Amino acid sequence: MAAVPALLVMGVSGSGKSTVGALLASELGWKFYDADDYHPEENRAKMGKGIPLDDQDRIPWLCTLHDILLREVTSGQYVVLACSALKKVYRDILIRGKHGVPPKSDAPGKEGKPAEVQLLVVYLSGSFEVISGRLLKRKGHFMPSELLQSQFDTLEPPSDPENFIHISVDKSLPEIIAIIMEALK
Ligand SMILES: Nc1ncnc2c1ncn2[C@@H]1O[C@H](COP(=O)(O)OP(=O)(O)O)[C@@H](O)[C@H]1O
Ligand SMILES: O=C(O)[C@H](O)[C@@H](O)[C@H](O)[C@H](O)COP(=O)(O)O
Repeated sequence: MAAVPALLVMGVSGSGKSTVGALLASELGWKFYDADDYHPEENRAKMGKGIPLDDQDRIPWLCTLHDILLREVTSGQYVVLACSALKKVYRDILIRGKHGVPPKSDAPGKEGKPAEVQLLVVYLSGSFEVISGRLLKRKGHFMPSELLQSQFDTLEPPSDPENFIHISVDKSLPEIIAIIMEALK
C-alpha cells in the first residue's frame, strides 16, 4: 500500500474510532485529532437532545477538519483523525474540502484542481448489537445511544475506488492495531 501522511479512522458512534485512533497515533508517533472535539456547540446540543445531525450540520465541521488535515500534512506532519465520516461525500470533503461538496446543478464549474489530502481510510464495522452494547457501557459521553440507529441508516461503507481497509470491531484492540500497522508497511 502506498505511504500516506494521514489516516482516517471512521465508523458509527461506538465503533471504536477514538480508542483505536488514539492508540494508533501513539504507536506511530503521529499527531491525533478527534473530530468530536471540533463539533460546534449547536451540533453537540442537537445530538445531546437525541436529534441526528444532517448534511447542513456536518459540512462546515468537515470543511474545518479538512483545513486542519491539509495544514498539518502540508507542513510535513503525519496525522490520525478519528471521525464518523459516515457518507462518501463526507470523506470527499475531508480529502478535498469544499471542492468535495457536489456542485448544485445550476452552479458554474469549479476552476483549477483543489489541494487534496492523501488518506488511508480505516473503516471499523460491527453489528448493531455489539456496538450498542459498548455504547450502553460507555460513561461520560455526550452522544446518546438512541442515535445509533440513525448512524447505521446514514452509513455508506467505503468502497472502490476509495483507499480503505475494513476491520471488524469484534477483533481485540491489539489485533486491530496490528492489522493497520501491517497495512501501512
Ligand atoms: N475492539 C474493541 N474491543 C472492545 N471494546 C472496544 C473496542 N473498541 C472500542 N471499544 C470500547 O467501546 C467503547 C466505544 O469506543 P469509542 O472509541 O468511544 O468509539 P467511537 O469513538 O467510535 O464512538 C469504548 O468504551 C471503548 O473502550
Ligand atoms: O457525524 C455525526 O453524526 C457525529 O460525528 C457522530 O457520528 C459522532 O459519532 C458523534 O460525534 C458522537 O461521538 P462518538 O462517535 O465518539 O460516539
